[in-house]
Amino acid sequence: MSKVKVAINGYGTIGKRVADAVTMQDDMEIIGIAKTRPNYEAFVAHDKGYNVYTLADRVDDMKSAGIPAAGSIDDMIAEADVVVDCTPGGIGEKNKALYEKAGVKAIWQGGEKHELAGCSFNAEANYEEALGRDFVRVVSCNTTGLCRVIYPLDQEYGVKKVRVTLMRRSADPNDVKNGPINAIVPNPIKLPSHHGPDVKSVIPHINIASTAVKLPTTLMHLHTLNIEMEKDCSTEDVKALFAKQPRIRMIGQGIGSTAEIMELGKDMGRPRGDMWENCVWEDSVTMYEGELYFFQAIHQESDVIPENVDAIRAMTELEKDGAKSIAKTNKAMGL
Ligand SMILES: NC(=O)C1=CN([C@@H]2O[C@H](COP(=O)(O)OP(=O)(O)OC[C@H]3O[C@@H](n4cnc5c(N)ncnc54)[C@H](O)[C@@H]3O)[C@@H](O)[C@H]2O)C=CC1
Ligand SMILES: O=C(OP(=O)(O)O)[C@H](O)COP(=O)(O)O
Repeated sequence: MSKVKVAINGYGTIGKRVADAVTMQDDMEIIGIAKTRPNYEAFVAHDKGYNVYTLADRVDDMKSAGIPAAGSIDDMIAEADVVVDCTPGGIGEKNKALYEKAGVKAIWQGGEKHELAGCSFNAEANYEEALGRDFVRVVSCNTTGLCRVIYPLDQEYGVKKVRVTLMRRSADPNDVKNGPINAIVPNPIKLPSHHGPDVKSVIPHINIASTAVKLPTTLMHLHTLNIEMEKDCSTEDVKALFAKQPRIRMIGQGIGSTAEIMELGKDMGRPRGDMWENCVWEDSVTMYEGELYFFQAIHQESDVIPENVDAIRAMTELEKDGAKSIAKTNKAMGL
């Protein structure tokens, strides 16, 4: 069977990781990546063997910088079955007309609005909803992390109400433009933050209120969750349920911070030290007066990567069963 042809439009934090994760799968392949400038990431992409495409008026700039550009973004899209749009939030929206004109399927990321794709995706929660669809949005890193814990709790015990406070890393490690570097910023000040409504775009019946602040850290986000459930359960029940989930890692062994989780990822030999799973502190899982409390850390640069692979599989109907796609993606990535 021929492999599904995937193009990456926007080769930054998310795009370069999706490209590598797709390359690890046996049922899909990267036919090209698009970069706007011939910077170090473009050179690495070229050295890895990816065909590098660029904006139509920059093909010559790319060539004169030493990267033999394969053509324009339009040329790349014409070759693809699915485009994974990993351009910065708000830019992807402008590309929709391009994808419609080319008759190509497209995936956007969490920086775009739900309405753009009409289907917001998390592999565990609603894989089936994306089957055969032309347009899908993989929800943001924090929303992905929330869906991964809320969905199994809802399936097992019925979620009555979720309250979550997100402590967000303010910028990615390579991001020299954004801050804060010496402040804690309520973001947004007007509540709720987008994360609660975004969870509802994937699992509509969940009652959830979210608030978020940005902290001067680049490594990971950290969530404090408080969940009321319909049915009684114990701390041990919840720990056992989380331990069974394919994209939740229970954290212990002396790990007391996001810094040590990132060190664990490097020690495990993960590509770029990535931590694709939600990291739930086992000792934090507590039932108190009938309500569940716990802490989890989310690696913003990488947790949505396996979800993008599963979204490709669902949209192209390479696999109709979400659990099978998750298992296949995880195995190929070493998760
Ligand atoms: N970085 C993160 O923590 C996460 C980001 N996301 C979402 O993923 C999307 C991408 O974010 P990042 O990878 O962080 O951004 P980024 O800024 O690291 O990468 C975006 C890339 O797109 C390129 N680009 C800009 N305009 C372009 C255009 N018109 N055509 C082609 N390429 C263009 C940029 O040069 C850059 O290489 C956003 O929607 C964001 O909200 C989702 C989860 C986590
Ligand atoms: O999707 C993310 O965060 P979010 O779930 O808080 O929107 C990524 O960390 C990107 O967030 P940013 O818009 O703060 O760069």
